[in-house]
Amino acid sequence: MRIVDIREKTVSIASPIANAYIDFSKMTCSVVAVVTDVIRDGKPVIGYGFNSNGRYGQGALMRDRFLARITEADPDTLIDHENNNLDPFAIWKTLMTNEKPGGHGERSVAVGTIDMAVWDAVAKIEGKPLYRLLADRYRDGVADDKVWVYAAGGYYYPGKDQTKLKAEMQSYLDRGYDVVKMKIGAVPLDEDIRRIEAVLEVVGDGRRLAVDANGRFDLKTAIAYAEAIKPYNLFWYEEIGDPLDYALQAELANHYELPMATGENLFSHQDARNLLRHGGMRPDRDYLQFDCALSYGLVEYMRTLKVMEEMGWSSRRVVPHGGHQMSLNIAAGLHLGGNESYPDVFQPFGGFADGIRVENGYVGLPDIPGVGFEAKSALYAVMRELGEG
Ligand SMILES: O=C([O-])CC(=O)C(=O)O
Ligand SMILES: [Mg+2]
Repeated sequence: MRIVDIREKTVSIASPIANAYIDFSKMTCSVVAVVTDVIRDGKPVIGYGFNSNGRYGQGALMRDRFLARITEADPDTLIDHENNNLDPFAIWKTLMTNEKPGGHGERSVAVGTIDMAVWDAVAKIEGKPLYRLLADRYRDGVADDKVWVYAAGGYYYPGKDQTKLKAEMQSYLDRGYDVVKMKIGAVPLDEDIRRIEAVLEVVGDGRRLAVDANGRFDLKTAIAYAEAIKPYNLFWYEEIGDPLDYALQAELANHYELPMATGENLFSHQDARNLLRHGGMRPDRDYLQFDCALSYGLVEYMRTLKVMEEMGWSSRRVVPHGGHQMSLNIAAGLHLGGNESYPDVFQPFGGFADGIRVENGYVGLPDIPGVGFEAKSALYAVMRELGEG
Protein backbone atom coordinates (compact mmCIF):
# COMPACT_ATOMS: atom_id res chain seq x y z
CA MET A 1 0.00 0.00 0.00
CA ARG A 2 1.37 3.39 -0.90
CA ILE A 3 0.63 6.95 -1.90
CA VAL A 4 1.31 7.08 -5.64
CA ASP A 5 0.66 10.77 -6.22
CA ILE A 6 -0.30 13.96 -4.39
CA ARG A 7 -1.89 16.66 -6.46
CA GLU A 8 -2.80 20.21 -5.52
CA LYS A 9 -4.53 23.11 -7.15
CA THR A 10 -5.55 26.58 -6.11
CA VAL A 11 -9.16 27.60 -6.61
CA SER A 12 -10.82 30.96 -6.14
CA ILE A 13 -13.29 31.51 -3.32
CA ALA A 14 -13.44 35.22 -4.04
CA SER A 15 -16.57 37.15 -3.14
CA PRO A 16 -17.46 40.76 -2.34
CA ILE A 17 -17.93 40.08 1.39
CA ALA A 18 -15.79 41.74 4.06
CA ASN A 19 -15.22 41.37 7.78
CA ALA A 20 -13.67 44.03 10.01
CA TYR A 21 -10.16 43.10 8.88
CA ILE A 22 -10.17 41.79 5.31
CA ASP A 23 -12.32 41.53 2.25
CA PHE A 24 -12.49 38.30 0.29
CA SER A 25 -12.13 39.82 -3.19
CA LYS A 26 -8.95 37.81 -3.87
CA MET A 27 -9.45 34.86 -1.52
CA THR A 28 -8.17 31.50 -2.73
CA CYS A 29 -8.04 28.02 -1.32
CA SER A 30 -5.91 24.91 -1.96
CA VAL A 31 -7.45 21.57 -2.85
CA VAL A 32 -5.33 18.44 -2.41
CA ALA A 33 -5.80 14.89 -3.70
CA VAL A 34 -3.82 12.02 -2.19
CA VAL A 35 -3.94 9.18 -4.71
CA THR A 36 -3.26 5.68 -3.33
CA ASP A 37 -2.79 2.29 -4.94
CA VAL A 38 -5.55 0.81 -2.77
CA ILE A 39 -8.55 -0.32 -4.80
CA ARG A 40 -12.09 0.00 -3.44
CA ASP A 41 -15.15 -0.65 -5.61
CA GLY A 42 -12.85 -1.12 -8.58
CA LYS A 43 -11.24 2.32 -8.26
CA PRO A 44 -8.12 3.70 -6.53
CA VAL A 45 -8.85 5.32 -3.15
CA ILE A 46 -8.26 9.07 -3.36
CA GLY A 47 -8.31 11.24 -0.25
CA TYR A 48 -9.25 14.90 -0.57
CA GLY A 49 -8.65 18.01 1.48
CA PHE A 50 -8.99 21.78 1.27
CA ASN A 51 -7.69 24.57 3.42
CA SER A 52 -10.85 26.02 4.98
CA ASN A 53 -10.98 29.78 4.38
CA GLY A 54 -9.37 32.98 5.53
CA ARG A 55 -5.80 31.99 4.65
CA TYR A 56 -4.90 31.81 0.98
CA GLY A 57 -4.05 28.71 -1.06
CA GLN A 58 -0.72 27.12 -0.17
CA GLY A 59 0.32 25.57 -3.47
CA ALA A 60 3.75 27.20 -3.46
CA LEU A 61 4.74 25.75 -0.07
CA MET A 62 3.39 22.35 -1.04
CA ARG A 63 5.24 22.28 -4.34
CA ASP A 64 8.45 23.72 -2.88
CA ARG A 65 8.88 21.22 -0.09
CA PHE A 66 5.97 19.36 1.51
CA LEU A 67 4.76 17.10 -1.31
CA ALA A 68 8.23 15.81 -2.19
CA ARG A 69 8.83 14.75 1.41
CA ILE A 70 5.99 12.26 1.05
CA THR A 71 6.64 11.07 -2.47
CA GLU A 72 10.37 10.62 -1.75
CA ALA A 73 9.86 8.78 1.56
CA ASP A 74 10.19 5.01 1.83
CA PRO A 75 6.49 4.01 1.47
CA ASP A 76 6.84 1.40 4.21
CA THR A 77 7.58 4.15 6.79
CA LEU A 78 4.16 5.71 6.09
CA ILE A 79 2.14 2.56 6.81
CA ASP A 80 0.14 1.75 9.94
CA HIS A 81 0.82 -1.99 9.96
CA GLU A 82 -1.52 -2.67 12.87
CA ASN A 83 -4.53 -1.32 10.98
CA ASN A 84 -3.23 -2.14 7.50
CA ASN A 85 -3.71 1.46 6.45
CA LEU A 86 -1.80 4.68 5.88
CA ASP A 87 -0.43 6.18 9.09
CA PRO A 88 -1.43 9.86 9.41
CA PHE A 89 1.00 10.33 12.32
CA ALA A 90 3.99 8.95 10.39
CA ILE A 91 2.98 11.01 7.36
CA TRP A 92 2.74 14.12 9.52
CA LYS A 93 6.20 13.50 10.96
CA THR A 94 7.60 13.06 7.46
CA LEU A 95 5.92 16.27 6.28
CA MET A 96 7.50 18.16 9.16
CA THR A 97 11.04 16.85 8.60
CA ASN A 98 13.60 19.66 8.99
CA GLU A 99 11.01 22.23 10.05
CA LYS A 100 12.07 24.33 13.05
CA PRO A 101 9.62 24.89 15.93
CA GLY A 102 7.71 28.14 16.41
CA GLY A 103 6.37 30.71 13.98
CA HIS A 104 3.28 28.75 13.05
CA GLY A 105 2.00 30.47 9.97
CA GLU A 106 1.30 29.51 6.42
CA ARG A 107 3.06 26.13 6.58
CA SER A 108 0.47 24.99 9.13
CA VAL A 109 -2.16 25.55 6.43
CA ALA A 110 -0.21 23.55 3.83
CA VAL A 111 0.26 20.65 6.25
CA GLY A 112 -3.34 20.89 7.53
CA THR A 113 -4.69 20.54 4.00
CA ILE A 114 -2.56 17.51 3.17
CA ASP A 115 -3.45 15.97 6.55
CA MET A 116 -7.17 16.33 5.76
CA ALA A 117 -6.70 14.41 2.50
CA VAL A 118 -4.71 11.72 4.32
CA TRP A 119 -7.46 11.17 6.90
CA ASP A 120 -10.07 11.06 4.13
CA ALA A 121 -8.03 8.30 2.45
CA VAL A 122 -7.53 6.44 5.75
CA ALA A 123 -11.28 6.38 6.47
CA LYS A 124 -12.04 5.32 2.89
CA ILE A 125 -9.49 2.49 3.10
CA GLU A 126 -11.13 1.39 6.35
CA GLY A 127 -14.54 1.73 4.71
CA LYS A 128 -16.00 4.00 7.41
CA PRO A 129 -17.15 7.57 7.77
CA LEU A 130 -14.25 9.48 9.36
CA TYR A 131 -16.23 10.36 12.48
CA ARG A 132 -16.96 6.69 13.04
CA LEU A 133 -13.28 5.79 12.62
CA LEU A 134 -12.28 8.50 15.10
CA ALA A 135 -14.83 7.37 17.66
CA ASP A 136 -13.78 3.72 17.25
CA ARG A 137 -10.09 4.48 17.60
CA TYR A 138 -10.12 7.21 20.21
CA ARG A 139 -13.49 7.38 22.03
CA ASP A 140 -14.41 3.74 22.78
CA GLY A 141 -16.68 3.59 19.77
CA VAL A 142 -19.01 6.33 20.96
CA ALA A 143 -19.76 9.00 18.34
CA ASP A 144 -22.30 11.81 18.42
CA ASP A 145 -24.94 11.11 15.76
CA LYS A 146 -25.56 14.81 15.19
CA VAL A 147 -23.61 18.01 15.73
CA TRP A 148 -24.77 21.43 16.88
CA VAL A 149 -24.07 24.01 14.18
CA TYR A 150 -24.61 27.75 13.93
CA ALA A 151 -25.01 29.81 10.78
CA ALA A 152 -22.15 32.24 10.16
CA GLY A 153 -22.67 35.18 7.85
CA GLY A 154 -23.75 38.74 8.45
CA TYR A 155 -20.81 40.08 6.43
CA TYR A 156 -20.39 43.60 5.22
CA TYR A 157 -20.67 44.10 1.51
CA PRO A 158 -21.45 46.95 -0.82
CA GLY A 159 -25.12 47.85 -0.86
CA LYS A 160 -26.03 45.60 2.04
CA ASP A 161 -28.58 47.43 4.12
CA GLN A 162 -30.42 46.25 7.19
CA THR A 163 -33.28 44.84 5.14
CA LYS A 164 -30.85 42.49 3.40
CA LEU A 165 -29.09 41.62 6.65
CA LYS A 166 -32.40 40.73 8.27
CA ALA A 167 -33.49 38.67 5.27
CA GLU A 168 -30.20 36.74 5.38
CA MET A 169 -30.67 35.93 9.06
CA GLN A 170 -34.30 34.97 8.58
CA SER A 171 -33.27 32.57 5.85
CA TYR A 172 -30.87 30.82 8.26
CA LEU A 173 -33.67 30.39 10.78
CA ASP A 174 -35.89 29.08 7.98
CA ARG A 175 -33.19 26.50 7.18
CA GLY A 176 -33.24 25.10 10.71
CA TYR A 177 -30.51 27.07 12.49
CA ASP A 178 -31.07 28.29 16.03
CA VAL A 179 -28.05 30.56 16.41
CA VAL A 180 -26.64 32.96 13.81
CA LYS A 181 -23.43 34.99 13.67
CA MET A 182 -22.73 38.41 12.22
CA LYS A 183 -19.65 40.56 11.70
CA ILE A 184 -18.94 43.69 13.71
CA GLY A 185 -16.11 46.21 13.81
CA ALA A 186 -15.94 47.51 10.23
CA VAL A 187 -18.18 50.51 10.93
CA PRO A 188 -18.53 52.84 13.94
CA LEU A 189 -19.97 51.37 17.13
CA ASP A 190 -23.34 53.12 16.88
CA GLU A 191 -23.85 51.77 13.37
CA ASP A 192 -22.95 48.25 14.49
CA ILE A 193 -25.44 48.57 17.34
CA ARG A 194 -28.16 49.42 14.83
CA ARG A 195 -27.16 46.34 12.78
CA ILE A 196 -27.22 44.15 15.92
CA GLU A 197 -30.64 45.48 16.91
CA ALA A 198 -31.95 44.81 13.40
CA VAL A 199 -30.82 41.18 13.61
CA LEU A 200 -32.27 40.85 17.10
CA GLU A 201 -35.65 41.80 15.65
CA VAL A 202 -35.35 38.65 13.52
CA VAL A 203 -33.85 36.16 15.98
CA GLY A 204 -35.78 37.48 18.97
CA ASP A 205 -33.26 36.70 21.70
CA GLY A 206 -29.62 37.74 22.18
CA ARG A 207 -28.79 34.13 23.04
CA ARG A 208 -29.39 33.34 19.37
CA LEU A 209 -26.84 35.85 18.05
CA ALA A 210 -23.03 35.76 18.11
CA VAL A 211 -20.84 38.66 16.95
CA ASP A 212 -17.34 38.46 15.43
CA ALA A 213 -14.84 41.35 15.38
CA ASN A 214 -12.14 39.38 13.49
CA GLY A 215 -9.34 40.63 15.71
CA ARG A 216 -9.91 44.28 14.86
CA PHE A 217 -10.18 46.03 18.24
CA ASP A 218 -7.62 47.62 20.52
CA LEU A 219 -8.38 47.36 24.22
CA LYS A 220 -10.28 50.64 24.43
CA THR A 221 -12.57 49.79 21.52
CA ALA A 222 -12.97 46.23 22.77
CA ILE A 223 -14.20 47.52 26.12
CA ALA A 224 -16.50 50.10 24.52
CA TYR A 225 -18.15 47.35 22.46
CA ALA A 226 -18.29 45.07 25.51
CA GLU A 227 -20.21 47.73 27.47
CA ALA A 228 -22.52 48.43 24.55
CA ILE A 229 -23.45 44.82 23.77
CA LYS A 230 -23.70 43.57 27.34
CA PRO A 231 -27.43 44.31 27.68
CA TYR A 232 -28.22 42.06 24.70
CA ASN A 233 -26.83 38.94 26.43
CA LEU A 234 -25.33 37.65 23.18
CA PHE A 235 -24.32 34.05 22.48
CA TRP A 236 -20.66 35.02 22.19
CA TYR A 237 -18.31 37.95 21.48
CA GLU A 238 -15.65 36.61 19.10
CA GLU A 239 -12.01 37.32 18.24
CA ILE A 240 -12.12 40.72 19.80
CA GLY A 241 -8.48 41.78 19.61
CA ASP A 242 -5.36 40.56 17.87
CA PRO A 243 -5.36 36.76 18.08
CA LEU A 244 -1.89 36.72 19.66
CA ASP A 245 -2.60 39.47 22.22
CA TYR A 246 -3.31 37.22 25.18
CA ALA A 247 -3.03 40.09 27.66
CA LEU A 248 -5.82 41.98 25.89
CA GLN A 249 -8.02 38.88 25.93
CA ALA A 250 -7.26 38.34 29.63
CA GLU A 251 -8.09 41.96 30.49
CA LEU A 252 -11.45 41.65 28.75
CA ALA A 253 -12.52 39.05 31.28
CA ASN A 254 -12.54 41.93 33.78
CA HIS A 255 -15.04 43.84 31.64
CA TYR A 256 -17.25 41.20 30.07
CA GLU A 257 -18.70 38.31 32.04
CA LEU A 258 -20.66 36.84 29.16
CA PRO A 259 -19.20 34.20 26.79
CA MET A 260 -16.30 35.08 24.52
CA ALA A 261 -14.78 32.98 21.72
CA THR A 262 -11.44 32.97 19.96
CA GLY A 263 -8.72 30.72 18.49
CA GLU A 264 -9.37 30.50 14.74
CA ASN A 265 -6.04 32.20 14.05
CA LEU A 266 -3.97 30.06 16.42
CA PHE A 267 -2.26 27.37 14.39
CA SER A 268 -0.53 24.98 16.77
CA HIS A 269 -1.01 23.25 20.11
CA GLN A 270 1.70 25.51 21.53
CA ASP A 271 -0.26 28.64 20.54
CA ALA A 272 -3.45 27.11 21.92
CA ARG A 273 -1.64 26.37 25.17
CA ASN A 274 -0.44 29.97 25.40
CA LEU A 275 -4.01 31.18 24.97
CA LEU A 276 -5.17 28.93 27.80
CA ARG A 277 -2.19 29.86 29.97
CA HIS A 278 -2.27 33.61 29.43
CA GLY A 279 -5.54 34.63 27.77
CA GLY A 280 -7.85 34.47 30.78
CA MET A 281 -10.31 32.27 28.90
CA ARG A 282 -12.90 30.71 31.20
CA PRO A 283 -13.58 26.96 30.79
CA ASP A 284 -17.10 27.30 32.21
CA ARG A 285 -18.41 29.69 29.53
CA ASP A 286 -15.95 30.61 26.77
CA TYR A 287 -15.45 28.87 23.41
CA LEU A 288 -12.34 27.84 21.48
CA GLN A 289 -12.38 27.89 17.68
CA PHE A 290 -9.20 26.19 16.46
CA ASP A 291 -9.56 25.07 12.83
CA CYS A 292 -7.65 21.88 11.98
CA ALA A 293 -7.30 22.80 8.31
CA LEU A 294 -5.37 25.95 9.21
CA SER A 295 -3.41 24.44 12.08
CA TYR A 296 -1.44 21.39 10.89
CA GLY A 297 -4.46 19.11 10.61
CA LEU A 298 -6.07 16.50 12.81
CA VAL A 299 -2.77 14.97 14.00
CA GLU A 300 -1.93 18.32 15.61
CA TYR A 301 -5.56 18.86 16.67
CA MET A 302 -5.34 15.78 18.87
CA ARG A 303 -2.36 17.38 20.61
CA THR A 304 -4.38 20.56 21.07
CA LEU A 305 -7.28 18.59 22.56
CA LYS A 306 -4.82 16.92 24.93
CA VAL A 307 -3.46 20.30 26.02
CA MET A 308 -7.02 21.42 26.70
CA GLU A 309 -7.76 18.33 28.74
CA GLU A 310 -4.59 18.79 30.79
CA MET A 311 -5.62 22.38 31.47
CA GLY A 312 -9.11 21.50 32.64
CA TRP A 313 -11.04 22.24 29.46
CA SER A 314 -13.80 19.97 28.17
CA SER A 315 -13.64 19.15 24.46
CA ARG A 316 -17.25 20.36 24.38
CA ARG A 317 -15.98 23.95 24.67
CA VAL A 318 -14.49 23.69 21.15
CA VAL A 319 -16.61 24.89 18.25
CA PRO A 320 -14.18 25.01 15.31
CA HIS A 321 -13.96 27.77 12.75
CA GLY A 322 -14.29 27.00 9.07
CA GLY A 323 -17.68 25.45 8.44
CA HIS A 324 -16.22 22.36 6.78
CA GLN A 325 -17.00 18.68 6.88
CA MET A 326 -13.60 17.75 8.35
CA SER A 327 -14.34 19.64 11.55
CA LEU A 328 -17.86 18.24 11.50
CA ASN A 329 -16.37 14.73 11.59
CA ILE A 330 -13.98 15.68 14.38
CA ALA A 331 -16.88 17.21 16.31
CA ALA A 332 -18.97 14.03 16.04
CA GLY A 333 -16.11 11.57 16.47
CA LEU A 334 -14.09 13.31 19.18
CA HIS A 335 -16.99 14.95 21.04
CA LEU A 336 -16.55 18.65 20.39
CA GLY A 337 -19.24 21.18 21.24
CA GLY A 338 -20.35 21.89 17.69
CA ASN A 339 -19.17 23.36 14.43
CA GLU A 340 -19.45 26.54 12.44
CA SER A 341 -21.56 26.48 9.28
CA TYR A 342 -21.54 28.77 6.25
CA PRO A 343 -24.89 28.08 4.60
CA ASP A 344 -24.27 30.67 1.88
CA VAL A 345 -20.68 31.93 1.81
CA PHE A 346 -17.48 30.22 0.59
CA GLN A 347 -19.34 27.90 -1.76
CA PRO A 348 -18.89 25.14 -2.75
CA PHE A 349 -16.58 24.62 0.25
CA GLY A 350 -18.98 25.92 2.91
CA GLY A 351 -21.83 23.75 4.07
CA PHE A 352 -22.35 20.05 4.60
CA ALA A 353 -23.77 17.03 2.76
CA ASP A 354 -26.51 17.59 0.21
CA GLY A 355 -29.91 16.57 1.43
CA ILE A 356 -29.12 16.50 5.16
CA ARG A 357 -31.17 19.22 6.73
CA VAL A 358 -30.32 21.20 9.82
CA GLU A 359 -33.01 20.57 12.41
CA ASN A 360 -33.32 22.64 15.56
CA GLY A 361 -29.69 23.66 15.14
CA TYR A 362 -28.31 20.14 14.68
CA VAL A 363 -27.00 18.40 11.56
CA GLY A 364 -26.30 14.73 10.88
CA LEU A 365 -23.45 13.27 8.83
CA PRO A 366 -23.65 11.14 5.68
CA ASP A 367 -23.06 7.42 6.11
CA ILE A 368 -20.34 7.07 3.48
CA PRO A 369 -16.62 6.26 3.82
CA GLY A 370 -14.28 9.20 4.40
CA VAL A 371 -14.95 12.82 5.30
CA GLY A 372 -18.12 12.87 3.21
CA PHE A 373 -17.04 15.07 0.30
CA GLU A 374 -18.74 12.74 -2.19
CA ALA A 375 -22.07 13.62 -0.56
CA LYS A 376 -21.66 17.31 -1.46
CA SER A 377 -21.88 17.24 -5.23
CA ALA A 378 -20.70 20.77 -6.08
CA LEU A 379 -17.61 20.35 -3.89
CA TYR A 380 -16.91 16.82 -5.07
CA ALA A 381 -16.97 18.00 -8.69
CA VAL A 382 -14.02 20.33 -7.92
CA MET A 383 -12.13 17.63 -6.05
CA ARG A 384 -12.75 14.87 -8.54
CA GLU A 385 -11.48 16.98 -11.40
CA LEU A 386 -8.16 17.19 -9.53
CA GLY A 387 -8.01 13.57 -8.36
CA GLU A 388 -9.29 11.77 -11.41
CA GLY A 389 -8.68 14.31 -14.16
O1 LIG B 1 -14.63 36.21 8.15
C1 LIG B 1 -13.84 35.29 8.38
O2 LIG B 1 -12.61 35.38 8.19
C2 LIG B 1 -14.36 34.01 8.95
C3 LIG B 1 -14.49 34.06 10.41
O3 LIG B 1 -13.92 34.83 11.12
C4 LIG B 1 -15.42 33.12 11.04
O4 LIG B 1 -16.04 32.36 10.32
O5 LIG B 1 -15.49 33.13 12.26
MG1 LIG C 1 -14.27 34.42 13.26
